[in-house]
Amino acid sequence: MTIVYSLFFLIFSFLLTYIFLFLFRVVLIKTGLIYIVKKKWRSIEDCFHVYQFFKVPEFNESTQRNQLYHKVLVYLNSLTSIEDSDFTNLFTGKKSNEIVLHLDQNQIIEDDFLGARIFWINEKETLVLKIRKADKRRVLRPYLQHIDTVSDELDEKKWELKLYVNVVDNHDGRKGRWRSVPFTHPSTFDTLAMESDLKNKVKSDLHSFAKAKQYYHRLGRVWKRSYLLYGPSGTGKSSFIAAMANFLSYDVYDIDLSKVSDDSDLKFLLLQSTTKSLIVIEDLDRYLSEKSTAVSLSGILSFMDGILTSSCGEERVMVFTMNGKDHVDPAILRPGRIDVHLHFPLCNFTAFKTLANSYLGLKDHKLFPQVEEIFQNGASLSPAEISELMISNRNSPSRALKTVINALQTDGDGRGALHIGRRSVEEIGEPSGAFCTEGVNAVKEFKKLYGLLRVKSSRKSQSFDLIGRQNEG
Ligand SMILES: Nc1ncnc2c1ncn2[C@@H]1O[C@H](COP(=O)(O)OP(=O)(O)OP(=O)(O)O)[C@@H](O)[C@H]1O
Ligand SMILES: [Mg+2]
Repeated sequence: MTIVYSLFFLIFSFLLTYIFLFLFRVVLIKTGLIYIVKKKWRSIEDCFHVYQFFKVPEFNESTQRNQLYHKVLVYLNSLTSIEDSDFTNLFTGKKSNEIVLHLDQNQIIEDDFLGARIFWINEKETLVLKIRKADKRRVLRPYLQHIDTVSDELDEKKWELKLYVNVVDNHDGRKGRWRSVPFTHPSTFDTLAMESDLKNKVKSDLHSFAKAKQYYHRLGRVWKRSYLLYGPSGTGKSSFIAAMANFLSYDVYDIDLSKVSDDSDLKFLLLQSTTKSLIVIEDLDRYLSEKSTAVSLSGILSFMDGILTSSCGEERVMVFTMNGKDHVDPAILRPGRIDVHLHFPLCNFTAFKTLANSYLGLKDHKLFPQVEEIFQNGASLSPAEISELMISNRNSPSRALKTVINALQTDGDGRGALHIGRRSVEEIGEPSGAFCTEGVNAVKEFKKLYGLLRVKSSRKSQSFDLIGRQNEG
């Protein structure tokens, strides 16, 4: 009887302990106390292990950006364990309903690799890797290799591009001269009114450049490609840069030369840029002619040569914009400094039709022949001016077209009625209808003679052409 009784007691106490443990676990999980228990347990465990620490600083001793820092950060932000850190930053992603997580400062994030537990601590401008000494030899190298591969894959489909702008020297000295904001410019090659042939040429040029690492390396050349975009205001140069960045999934570093204090400052800005980026200087001709920058011509030339970038394995596309290149020192334009020259002319009828299709949804319209004739007569506005008129009249396509016609006839803002008749055009030469033609320019010369020209016209017509000078990557 006592045996039965004690057996019953044993089973009962087992059951009770089980129920207690079960309830205790439920309480721990429900209240979140489980995380405190885990933390405490980990610190007890830590007492029985020896750890080694590796620092990955954002900048090296010469304040050059450490590419490994960027890679590790990209990798860490992709880990699911980021959700378990106490503080995490939430951002909207590329798509409007997408939310991405970003590691906050002073947070510890855990990772498992080949059965080893690895910790990362996000300190100010440094990421610290903590690994057990016992695991180090076996795991560290393959782990770093793994980070490199994963971050490269993630970089290919970047969740967010960044626009970096240089700020005036601050109290940090030369460190962190760049400030970044998410780059969300929606422009793509599809949305730009340009000859599709030219767009395809640019796309394949960029594509083959991005794949030409070994080629550049073999030649012992810096892996960079430079574009010059030149043409009047409002012809789509900045939109084109955005389209390039979106196409390549590259961050944009937009250098404001007025905020650069001297040549060496410009060098530092380049050194602090990351690989796979577009380095942009807009309105270079203006800075050079007005001398509104403290940077010298030789400073700009050595910047364009890109010899300062840390290794040949880092790809960069440089883009310079100008209103015209006629008065620019030929040293700037020489092959090797500028690989591809792209001319952005004022609107012609072909470009107009693309804009009408995009902005008004019009493939054809009874007013098109009239518009075509006006273009043939040499009138032109920038795509920016035409698109603005279309946007503000988008509810009535006919009204939009009439407004555009009116603007073209008054040369945009009525500063001189432009009614060049067919005869006078024929005297000068019929425009060919290409994007930028000798004919159109001849008409512009005619208009200029009579003081009617209102935009800074590119005098030499070079058609909307891609001139790959060299380095066909
Ligand atoms: N080729 C084009 N196709 C479609 N839209 C265009 C085109 N060119 C200009 N636009 C529109 O006009 C506006 C101004 O263009 P953008 O800023 O790219 O011109 P820009 O050449 O950089 O001018 P600026 O020399 O004054 O900086 C943009 O909103 C853009 O959408
Ligand atoms: Mg611009």
